[in-house]
Amino acid sequence: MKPLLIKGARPYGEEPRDLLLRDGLIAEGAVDDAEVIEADGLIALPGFVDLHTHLREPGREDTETIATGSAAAALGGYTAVFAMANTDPVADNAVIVQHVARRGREVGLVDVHPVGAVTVGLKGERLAELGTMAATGVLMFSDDGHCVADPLLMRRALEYSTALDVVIAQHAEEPRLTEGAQAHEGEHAARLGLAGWPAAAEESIIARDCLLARQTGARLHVCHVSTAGAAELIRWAKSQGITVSAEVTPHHLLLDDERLATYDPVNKVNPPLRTAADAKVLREALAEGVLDCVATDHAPHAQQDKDCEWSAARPGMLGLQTALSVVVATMVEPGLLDWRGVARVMSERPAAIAGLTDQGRPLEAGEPATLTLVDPAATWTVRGALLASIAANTPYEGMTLPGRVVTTVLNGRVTAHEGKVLQ
Ligand SMILES: NC(=O)N[C@@H](CC(=O)O)C(=O)O
Ligand SMILES: [Zn+2]
Ligand SMILES: [Zn+2]
Repeated sequence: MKPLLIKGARPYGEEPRDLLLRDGLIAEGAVDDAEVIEADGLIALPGFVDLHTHLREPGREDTETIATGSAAAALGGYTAVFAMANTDPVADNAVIVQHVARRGREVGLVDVHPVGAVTVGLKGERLAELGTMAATGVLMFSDDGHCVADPLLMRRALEYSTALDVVIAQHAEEPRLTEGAQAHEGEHAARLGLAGWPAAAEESIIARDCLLARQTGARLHVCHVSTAGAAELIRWAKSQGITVSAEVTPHHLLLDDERLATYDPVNKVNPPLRTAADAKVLREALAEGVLDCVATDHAPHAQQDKDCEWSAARPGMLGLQTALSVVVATMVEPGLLDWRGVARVMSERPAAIAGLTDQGRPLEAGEPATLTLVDPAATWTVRGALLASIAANTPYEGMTLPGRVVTTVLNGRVTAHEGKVLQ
């Protein structure tokens, strides 16, 4: 691999500096034979880490594969993704998680870390073999798509996780409170006659799980926090020294339940789009560090599962290729985060939460050459059909968003450049 010289990029948005990438690392000094990337005006950030991606392989390769999802990730500036376990078959055993990891390595565009299921078949009845999966290198477990609702089972999972030194990521949804739920319980859902998904269904599980994390000393991670009340609970738990971390999705930062008026199921997601007041609190909580990081919850769905009646549509939205731009629109442009802050929420914190040691590193000599170049001045218009995912269910269709990922580099190798993936 030829050395690569990135000329004039601004690390973390600060003073321009040349970055020499050699043998997979950021290096000192200069060389004659380097390939040059002119990066005048571009911001250099550590490669993004997504703790919450649905790659749909095995089982729904008609909507996304590890190859197409990895391409979307690289184009979105990501260098590592955590692939959720709600595949078919479920990633609840060593064979499936090893398959996902191996396929990710073959594709080679991002580090694909399989998430193991907490319970067998995501059924919430008995624990999966967490130890066997952890022994293959699984760092995070989640029944995402489903909540581990049984408090005793959740307690046991947290207890095991401490011995294995892994994270348990919870999709917080009390199932009895969301039976038949279609949208955030509030004014807009009521007007359309859609069954409500109350904030309390999310918040009651988060409160319970924080108490269980205190009891067990485990590392609890809360997926896709969507309400103001949930952010307040996490603030409280952290103030008590409870080892809890939390993510927020780009769509919960930008969008709200006024979108229900469109009656377009592209806006259907779990947890649902909440109120504009919730979104504002989430942005502030992310800026403050109460919410640790942004995670996409990239959830591809087939056209027939979205072009149908609201109640029949599947929940979920694409996110990998639009995340950075939504963060720029909601956090950077309003002055809530600077580029150091973007590095924190997109890369450093998620890497630390999962326990990755080769991602989210400082842009300094001797560190892995794993980084993303962003053009802060560029804008682009989202077209679902042009995204690398097989599915096209983006809620940002036709929107012009600020900030564009120009180049992604993983261990010194360019994985995406100017909108094209390189293998
Ligand atoms: N977020 C969603 O609405 N859907 C996710 C599951 C999940 O994250 O709960 C999916 O797998 O489609
Ligand atoms: Zn979920
Ligand atoms: Zn999810």
